[in-house]
Formats: sequence, C-alpha cells, structure tokens
Amino acid sequence: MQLPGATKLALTPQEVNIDSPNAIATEDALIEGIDLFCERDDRVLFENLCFSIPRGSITQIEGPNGAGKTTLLRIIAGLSQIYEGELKWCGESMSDARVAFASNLLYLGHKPGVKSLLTPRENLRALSRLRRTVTETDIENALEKVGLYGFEDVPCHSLSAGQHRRVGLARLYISDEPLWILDEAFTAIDKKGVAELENLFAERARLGGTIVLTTHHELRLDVPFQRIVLGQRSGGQNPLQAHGG
Ligand SMILES: Nc1ncnc2c1ncn2[C@@H]1O[C@H](COP(=O)(O)OP(=O)(O)OP(=O)(O)O)[C@@H](O)[C@H]1O
Repeated sequence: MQLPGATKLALTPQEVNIDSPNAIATEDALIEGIDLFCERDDRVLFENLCFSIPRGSITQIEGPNGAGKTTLLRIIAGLSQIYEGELKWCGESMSDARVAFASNLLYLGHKPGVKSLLTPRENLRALSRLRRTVTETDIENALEKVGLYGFEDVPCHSLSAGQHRRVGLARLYISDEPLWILDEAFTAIDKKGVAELENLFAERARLGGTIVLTTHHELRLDVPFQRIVLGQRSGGQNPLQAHGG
C-alpha cells in the first residue's frame, strides 16, 4: 500500500560508480548527510559528518562498540532526531520528504521484531499485512529461502536465536521497498546464512536497491560498496571509504 503523496522508487538497475565516493554527484544521491553532528551524554559521537548514498549502492556503517553506528542508522531511518545538520532524500530535505522516504523504506532493527507466540508464517503474514501483493506462496518461498522450511508452523519461542533472527530476515525476500536499513543483520546467523545474505544484498544492489547496514562482519560482496567509518576522530581520516567488489 502506498501512502498519499508518497513516490515509490522503482527497482530497476542503474549504473552507480562508487569507486571514488568524493566524486559522487549530488544529483545521484538517494540520501545525503551534510555536516551531521551528534552528541550523547556529553560525548561527541560524530561531527562534520558528510556522506552521499547513491541509489543502487551498499553502505556499511562501521566502527568499534559505542562509536555511534546504531545511533547514526536510526537517525538516517528517521527514528531519532538527536542530531544537528541536514539529511536529504532525493535532494529534498528529509523533514519535507518524510512520507515519500517512509514508503520506500524497510528498516530492520537490532531486535528481530518477531512475536514469539506466533509461528514464522503468522509473523510474516502480520508483517506484510499492509501489502496486498504478498501471497501465501511468497511467504512460504521467503521462509524457505532463509532456511525455515519445515519450521513454518512452529511457535517462534521454540526456535533457536538464529532461526528467530531468520524469521525477521525473511521480510527481505518479500520486500519491494527500494531502501533497506539494517542494524546488525548478521547477528546469530551461521556462515552459510551470512553468505546467502551477502548474495542477496549484492543482487539487490544490482537491481537498483539501496542498502545501508551496520555490522562488525567483514563484508564479502562481489559489487563495490562504501563504508562510513565512525570512532576515528583523532585519526583525521575521511569517514567515507570505497571498497571494490
Ligand atoms: N538511549 C540512549 N541514551 C543515552 N545514551 C545512549 C543511548 N543509546 C546509546 N547511547 C550511547 O550512545 C553511544 C553510541 O551507541 P550506539 O548504540 O549508537 O553504538 P554502536 O556503535 O552501535 O555500538 P555497538 O557496536 O556496541 O552496537 C554509546 O556510548 C551509548 O552509551
């Protein structure tokens, strides 16, 4: 379902060159952060932070524990306003573009957002209830993709931590939102699951989807991606770094 006044971006491949982040033209940016500043408990998490997130790209927010990765991710996702500076969506101020932004976003936070009393199938039904286009077959396929075949109708409280997490991740396989913002998506996921997620991310970016994620995992992607590195203020490095695929 689309919100009134919201423009949903189509998922279509687009040429994106993120070999040199500083060279990204502003008009290509889906999201821009300009001169962002954030402080918590009198501690500056980041300041003068600028980045540009192009459509069809993958951006990893990286840094040590407590550096402010989740804080920045929540700010970008519009879930926290504890910052100064400017955020833009498709060249428009985020505060003016809030409805359009929200209709394009799938956000998966730290916690899987899965209800323990429900089964994986019931959880996915509930999470996709606003989307008439999601069928029972889509739900079954998504659960199979995340390795939950045979567990569709088991209450989630009797699943393992990794399986619980996989129920939440199954949303990615039924998502038509062009922007995914994912906090610690790999937590509790085994090696095979991590590799499958990495393939999904790369494939999604090739289709024109945009992914912003935090993880301590060393990403192995066969598409170029960029990193916003937090927690290195004394090093004076550029927080935006490009990585080849
Ligand atoms: N609700 C809150 N109230 C006050 N301070 C907070 C709150 N949430 C986080 N902080 C502080 O903000 C700082 C950054 O936290 P954040 O969760 O963004 O870090 P992170 O880089 O995601 O860490 P991790 O790798 O451990 O997940 C930390 O010092 C933390 O104590």
